[in-house]
Order: sequence, then C-alpha cells, then structure tokens
Amino acid sequence: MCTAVTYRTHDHYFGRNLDLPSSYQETVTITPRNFPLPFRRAGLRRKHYAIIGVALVDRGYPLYYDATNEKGLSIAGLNFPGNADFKPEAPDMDNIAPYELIPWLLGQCTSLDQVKVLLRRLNLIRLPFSERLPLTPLHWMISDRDGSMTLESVQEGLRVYDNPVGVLTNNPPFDFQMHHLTNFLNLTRESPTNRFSPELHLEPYSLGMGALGLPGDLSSASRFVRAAFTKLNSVSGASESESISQCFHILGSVAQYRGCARAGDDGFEHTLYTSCCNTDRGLYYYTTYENSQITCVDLHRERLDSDQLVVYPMLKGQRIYLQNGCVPQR
Ligand SMILES: C[C@H](CCC(=O)NCCS(=O)(=O)O)[C@H]1CC[C@H]2[C@@H]3[C@H](O)C[C@@H]4C[C@H](O)CC[C@]4(C)[C@H]3C[C@H](O)[C@]12C
Repeated sequence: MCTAVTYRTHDHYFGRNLDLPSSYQETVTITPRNFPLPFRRAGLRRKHYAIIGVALVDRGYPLYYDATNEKGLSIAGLNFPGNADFKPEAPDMDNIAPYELIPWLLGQCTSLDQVKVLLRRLNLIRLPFSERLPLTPLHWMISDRDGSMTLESVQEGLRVYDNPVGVLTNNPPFDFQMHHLTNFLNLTRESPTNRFSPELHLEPYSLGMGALGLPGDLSSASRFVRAAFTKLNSVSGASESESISQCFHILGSVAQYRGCARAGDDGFEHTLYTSCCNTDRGLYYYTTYENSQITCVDLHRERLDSDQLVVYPMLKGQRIYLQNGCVPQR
C-alpha cells in the first residue's frame, strides 16, 4: 500500500508513503542535467532537467519511485495490481517502458500543461527493466505547484484524470476513488448538531465527532478518503518547518505499522519511508520506519551540470536526541 499527497502553503510540497514488506535498497538519488539517460525505444537524452527523488540504482540506471525536477514537477509511482496494463509497441507513438516514465517526463517538462502534450503520444509498453527487476503494475500521480493529475494505463488504454484532491493510493481505479468520496460528503471538521431526530436530545460528547464514519482501516480505498479528509482540512503556518510537519502528519494519518496487514509470505506491509519534497526549492525530506528524525537532501547543493549520479543511502537507524545526557538501554 502506498499513498501520495500534495500540500501547499507558501511553497508547494509533494510527499508519499512507500509501503512494502521489505526494501529494495533504495537511495535518495540525484540525476544531474548531463547524466546520459537512455530510453530503450526513444533514444538517448544527453541533456535534461536535474531530478531528485528516491530510486533503486541498478546497472547505473536510476529506477525512480518518486521524484521532483528542478522546475518543481513531481511524480510518484504506486502499485495498481490487476488494473495496470502495459501495451505492445506502436508505430508513431512514444514507446516508453514504465520504469522510464519518471525520467522521461521530468527530464523535459516544467508543468502539467507540458506533460499533457507529451501524454497524447505516450504508449506505456510491456518492457521490463531486466530479468531480476520485471514489470510491476503501477499508476502515477503527477503534480506541479498548481495541480495534480492521475495517469493509468489500463486495458482500454491510457487514462489521464485531473486530480483535484492531490491524493493517490492504490486500487481501485481513480474514477472509483473520486466517486467514493461522495459517500463521505457529510463528514465535517466541525462539531455536528443533532439531525437524527428533533424528538431526541442528542449532543456530541467529544470533539472530532463530525468525522465519525471516516474509515480507519488500511485498505487503499479507505486511505484515499482519510488522506483526502486530513489534507483538505489541514491548517498550518506557512514556514518551512510548519509546512513539512503538517505534510508528514497528513501522511502519518495513513501510515502502515508492521503487523497489521499481512503481505502473503513476504511479511507485513509497513511504511518503509515517508517523504515530503519542497518542490519549489528542491529540498527532499524523509523519515524511515525506524528513523523518525527528518533528514533532508538539497538538490541545489549538488553540481547540477555534472554527468554523474549522486546517491545518498537512506538513514535508517533511530536517532534520538538525548536531552539530559541519558543513555538508552539496549
Ligand atoms: C511497490 C512499490 C509501490 C508501493 C505500493 O504501492 N505498495 C502498495 C501495495 S498494495 O497494492 O496495496 O498491495 C513500487 C513503487 C516504485 C516501484 C519500483 C520502480 O518502478 C522502479 C523499479 C521498476 C522495475 O520494473 C521493478 C523494480 C522497481 C524497483 C519498482 C519496484 C516496485 O514496483 C516499486 C518500489
């Protein structure tokens, strides 16, 4: 399970939870402008925008899970099993493998308008990265500072949706998720008043009762509703610290704790990392399952005209501030 969200205060933020039973050894990866990006059916791109995000680097190629470019355009890939359908190659189309989509769009677009133009010729093809890393079923949220869209390649073809909520989870398809919100249109951040019956004296006994009925389970349909409610009702100051705190809290409302959702024989789904990127300033913040301290990597501190990938291992061990010099026991 996974969730992606956008958040906006003074700056714009794009974040995600990566939920899996175990890691692929992903890293915070910067692809500078002159790193040659080969596309299997669309040639070699020698110059492109610089990109920061989380990727598995395999055979020298950045396999991004989510990323933002130096212009603030962002994309996250989320599981979409049973619905994602990638196609055979087609003439007169841009034939792009799913693992190439993030660098292909972020390398050349600055906004959703530019993405929309490229999507008219896009054909996501059934081409795996390697035998060890086969095709995986994904759909994507793509955002700039003014909006978001959802991209799904399904049996009927490529579906491009405006995403006015700025949230994406997993199954079912996005049009269902949007319609499903209608079931919750009575939820409110305010204290509810009695509409049950004028014949009864009913009063709220607790704050938060306006959101009674907000689904608390871990399914992707429920996480979509919960993340949407939390995000759309979010209040925070506009400073960097207040903004990223709120963005991490929104994602915290749909985080997965190890043990609550079994993933077959692989173990239990849990949030391996949570990220929140300030897309205006290229600051990629993250926490991991065991390290609740926020770590930040700054795109603009790297040599962006270089041709070498820059890779930072994610800091995974818990970091505790020892306020009075205490020594935690093992
Ligand atoms: C599984 C990940 C998404 C997490 C998620 O949505 N979980 C939900 C599970 S469920 O539906 O609710 O069951 C996705 C996001 C990005 C994906 C990775 C990226 O696409 C990059 C490469 C692409 C290669 O083809 C496969 C390995 C891979 C390294 C992918 C492995 C896996 O599919 C990742 C890590």
